[in-house]
Amino acid sequence: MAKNLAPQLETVFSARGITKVYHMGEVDVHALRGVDLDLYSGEFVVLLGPSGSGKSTLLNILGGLDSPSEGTITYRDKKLTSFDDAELTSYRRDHVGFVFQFYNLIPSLTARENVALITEISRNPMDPVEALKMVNLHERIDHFPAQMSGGEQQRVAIARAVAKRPAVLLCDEPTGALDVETGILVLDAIQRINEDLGTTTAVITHNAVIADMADRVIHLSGGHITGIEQNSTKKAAHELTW
Ligand SMILES: Nc1ncnc2c1ncn2[C@@H]1O[C@H](COP(=O)(O)OP(=O)(O)OP(=O)(O)O)[C@@H](O)[C@H]1O
Repeated sequence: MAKNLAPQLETVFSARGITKVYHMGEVDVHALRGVDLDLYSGEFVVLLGPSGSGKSTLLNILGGLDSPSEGTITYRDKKLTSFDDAELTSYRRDHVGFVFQFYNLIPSLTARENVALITEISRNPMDPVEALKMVNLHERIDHFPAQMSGGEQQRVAIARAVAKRPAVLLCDEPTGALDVETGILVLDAIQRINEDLGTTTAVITHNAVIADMADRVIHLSGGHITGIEQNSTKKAAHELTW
């Protein structure tokens, strides 16, 4: 069943009039052209849209990796768009977990050590082994990235992202480099974390099938939000196929 996204749910992000223009020499690239979006506590949203529609730009701005050209974003009661660099660094470190298409693990560190890199600088972290258990990798804790499959490495990256108990998990094409079976294991880990920790989760994908897992599906095209659907029922990751 989809979560009840009644208006009384806490608003985690409130973005208004977000534009982003990249200046490339003589050319201006309009990545976002006036985006208004609210994201609610604990929800699972999927961002769908063609290449170049602005999905990554929006996610990077929400995660404090980039800033908009115009517009405002509030995160809970704080105005993210007024943060200075130090405040953005603290925001990212304390509140946001990131998962990217490529896992960015340190090859010379084991799974446990890759996760510990983050828990050592976090305020209220899980034990790295606990985080690796959440993604079903507890038998691989002492393995190096080269000894793991792509899906296993991505699950280490997810464990690393969630070990600091972030309020928000932002995933940019987390299954883009994986086959179906492995991709489903990765999505299952993301879904379990959303449900067990109540982490507000946004997943970018080109794969429309993954939208069936979401509470809400946000469609982007040409730097605009062109539609938002709420799923009345949502599927478990293991029910998906593509
Ligand atoms: N750092 C940058 N410098 C210049 N242009 C950029 C930059 N990042 C993104 N763009 C441009 O902004 C537009 C939106 O890009 P964005 O990566 O947000 O789209 P996307 O929907 O995530 O695409 P994809 O699905 O291919 O990842 C594109 O035209 C892209 O080329």
